[in-house]
Amino acid sequence: MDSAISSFRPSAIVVMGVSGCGKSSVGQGCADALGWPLCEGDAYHATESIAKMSTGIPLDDADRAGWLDRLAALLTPEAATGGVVLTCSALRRKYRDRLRAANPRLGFAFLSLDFDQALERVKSRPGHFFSPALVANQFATLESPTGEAGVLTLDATRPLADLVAEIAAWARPAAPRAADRHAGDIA
Ligand SMILES: Nc1ncnc2c1ncn2[C@@H]1O[C@H](COP(=O)(O)OP(=O)(O)OP(=O)(O)O)[C@@H](O)[C@H]1O
Ligand SMILES: O=C(O)[C@H](O)[C@@H](O)[C@H](O)[C@H](O)CO
Repeated sequence: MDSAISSFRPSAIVVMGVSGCGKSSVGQGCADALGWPLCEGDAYHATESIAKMSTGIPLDDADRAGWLDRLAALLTPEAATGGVVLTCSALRRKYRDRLRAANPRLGFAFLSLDFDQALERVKSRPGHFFSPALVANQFATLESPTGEAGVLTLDATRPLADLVAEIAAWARPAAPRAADRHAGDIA
């Protein structure tokens, strides 16, 4: 983790990336590790949007606008007191900026995966609404967040436990150092 990212401590985390990158799996692990509630972004899509994706029609900016507004409301400092983990594709810069507007201490954990691996994962996952035909569109829409402030980029092929541990360490308030704990005792 580079120093810019390790000095930024998020008060809420969005686990982001294309379909199949591991948002739900990693998000659940982070929520458990941190003791923060998990908000599954897919649960906030309009019914029409789920129907579109199920039939292989990609969402556009208009479809995502109301969804992002609903997600932003979950991330405000008031709503996210004590921390929250949100799973959200957040594919474009302007979608991320919409969420950042709700909470300036928002961190993004970007699970980076290549097309072939994402397609393989989406195809081999039974019972999910998302059509494998849309994976190419996910990559066409993705504007990589790497280099933006408050973004931790991770290789999504790493073991799940490693990914969770790195994200949780980023978000967890640092334990006070022994020297600081006893500072008051040294008059
Ligand atoms: N680090 C990992 N290593 C191996 N397999 C993984 C890893 N993370 C997730 N998977 C597997 O990849 C598949 C997709 O994971 P998951 O459903 O969490 O992704 P997602 O980004 O939430 O997908 P979607 O956005 O389409 O719901 C699942 O079968 C999951 O078990
Ligand atoms: O912005 C989008 O196109 C959507 O959020 C998709 O990414 C899917 O909802 C998700 O990946 C499937 O779970």
